[in-house]
This record gives sequence, C-alpha cells and structure tokens, in this order.
Amino acid sequence: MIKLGIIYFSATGATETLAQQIEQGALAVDDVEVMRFLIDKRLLIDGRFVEQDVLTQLGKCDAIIFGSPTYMGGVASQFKAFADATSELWCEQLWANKLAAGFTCGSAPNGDQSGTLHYFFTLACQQGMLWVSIDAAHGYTKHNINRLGSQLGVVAHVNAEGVHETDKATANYLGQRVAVLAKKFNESEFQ
Ligand SMILES: Cc1cc2nc3c(=O)[nH]c(=O)nc-3n(C[C@H](O)[C@H](O)[C@H](O)COP(=O)(O)O)c2cc1C
Repeated sequence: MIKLGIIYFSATGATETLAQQIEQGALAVDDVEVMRFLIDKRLLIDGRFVEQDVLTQLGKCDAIIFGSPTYMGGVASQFKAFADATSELWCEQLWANKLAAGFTCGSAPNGDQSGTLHYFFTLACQQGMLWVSIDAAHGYTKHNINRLGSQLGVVAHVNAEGVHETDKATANYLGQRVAVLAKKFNESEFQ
C-alpha cells in the first residue's frame, strides 16, 4: 500500500477543492491510501505550527503534496508556519527520497502563483525530496489539462464561479501521477 499525504492551507475553499481533486486522482490508482491535512487554526499557536502528530503521519508517507493559496506572490503564512516546523526533520533529512509535488491558486490568471510553486520546490529540495512535475505541455496535451502552462505544479485561477474546471482536472491528474510514480519508485531498487 502506497501512502500519499496532502498538506495545505485554504481560507475560502479553493485550495481545498484542488486538494480534494488530488485525493480523488490518487485514489483512482490501486493500493493507494491518502491522508489529507488542512492547516487550520487548531494546528497553529501564536503563528507556530504545533501539531507533531501531523508531521509524524506525513513521515510515514511515500509522497507529500504541498498546497497553499498564493498570497502576495508566495505561500500563505499558515503554510510557511508548517514549513518552518519541518526544520526539525531537516537535520537528519528524515523526508529524503519521498516524492513531492505542489499546487496553488490565485484570483488572477497570472497572479505570480509560480512564486508559490518555486517555494514548495525549494522546501522539497531542502528535505531531500524528489520533485514530481506535470508532464503535460500547454496546448499539446491529449489530457486537456494545464491550460495555464505550469509544469512545475498545479496553478489554478479562481473567480466568482470558483475554481476553473480544467484546473480541477489538472489537480486530479497530478494526484494520479504522483500515486503512479510513488508505486513505481517503491518497487524500484533506489529508495
Ligand atoms: C492576503 C492575500 C493575498 C493574495 N495575493 C494574491 C496574489 O499574489 N496573487 C493572486 O493571484 N491572488 C492573490 N490572492 C487571492 C487568493 O490567492 C485567492 O483568493 C485564492 O483563491 C484563495 O484560496 P483559498 O480559497 O483556498 O483560501 C490573495 C488573497 C489574499 C487574502
């Protein structure tokens, strides 16, 4: 059984919608279990992420997918508090060789969401993790996903109607891709 963790912050539900899509995509793959954690106020005290149990559960995952709305061109402070709490794992590289991926959204089609994905990528590398991209070239994919042309991770645009359907499909695809790759990686000799 492959374990996939999704850790994210969402204030008004758009990032949560993407997280749900990622979960559904992953669960479409056999023998995959998903643990989804919303960074809500119960996990934060005085701006610090305090929930050790979540870190322990994520430590048991084969892959971890990071999510945050884009705030001022980067991750929300709630996600950053989580990231800072992982510094305790960094010294011994306890998450090394887990797969990692990321998703974000913004109210502008290009609202500097890529800054958020670059931060997730840096965090993954600091933890010795292996980044999973989106293998769908904008305008050339048979899957009809990635309409905003981000291969670093899921970028979604949110308007009054909610998250764009194609962006939801992109999130679903990334969940499936991470699950498939985690299974392959688990079966390989390199771990
Ligand atoms: C403090 C703040 C900063 C924001 N900065 C950006 C931004 O830089 N780019 C962008 O496209 N949207 C920005 N937004 C819009 C949010 O990313 C957008 O509303 C998103 O859907 C919220 O996600 P959620 O529903 O998961 O909370 C910002 C919103 C807030 C509250």
